[in-house]
Amino acid sequence: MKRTDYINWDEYFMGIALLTAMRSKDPNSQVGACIVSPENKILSLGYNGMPIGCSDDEMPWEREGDPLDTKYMYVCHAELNAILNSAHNNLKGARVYVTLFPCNECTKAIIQSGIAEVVYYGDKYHDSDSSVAARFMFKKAGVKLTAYTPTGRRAELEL
Ligand SMILES: O=c1[nH]c(=O)n([C@H]2C[C@H](O)[C@@H](COP(=O)(O)O)O2)cc1CO
Ligand SMILES: [Zn+2]
Repeated sequence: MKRTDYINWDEYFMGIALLTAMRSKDPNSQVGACIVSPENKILSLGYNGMPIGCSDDEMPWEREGDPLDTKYMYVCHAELNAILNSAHNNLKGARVYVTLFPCNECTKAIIQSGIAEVVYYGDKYHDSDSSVAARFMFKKAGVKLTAYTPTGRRAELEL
């Protein structure tokens, strides 16, 4: 008989998004994204990080101060990285699992790429203008928003 305590698809893909986020060098928010086809095949992964060639050690990770000395001017968001990393895949009808609700800029890229559903875990900036604008665009574009419901299942990996 088959084993029954296997993880379900949502746990699997959100788990991979969470593991991917662990690659982030951001001291405050580590974000992961996992794009999945309607057939449940993984199309792309991404996490928030500095653009290629911009050394993590030479770029600022500050949140405040002169804008040019903060990370916000430079960091590439997890969702954008996942979309850009999937250059050879058609994302029409795909789902994206994100560990944090997308910002308004990533929302534009998600919509334009044809992604049909966003499954999000955290939503700590729910009341920010960025999140309000993101929800507004997702609604207009008919992109489904699904809050991930944690199952309590724990995954321990010896790495
Ligand atoms: O959807 C997102 N995806 C994403 O990758 N990020 C990244 C950008 C920054 O590196 C970090 C946000 O930083 P902070 O929480 O310190 O403001 O998370 C942030 C958001 C939402 O704002
Ligand atoms: Zn973003």
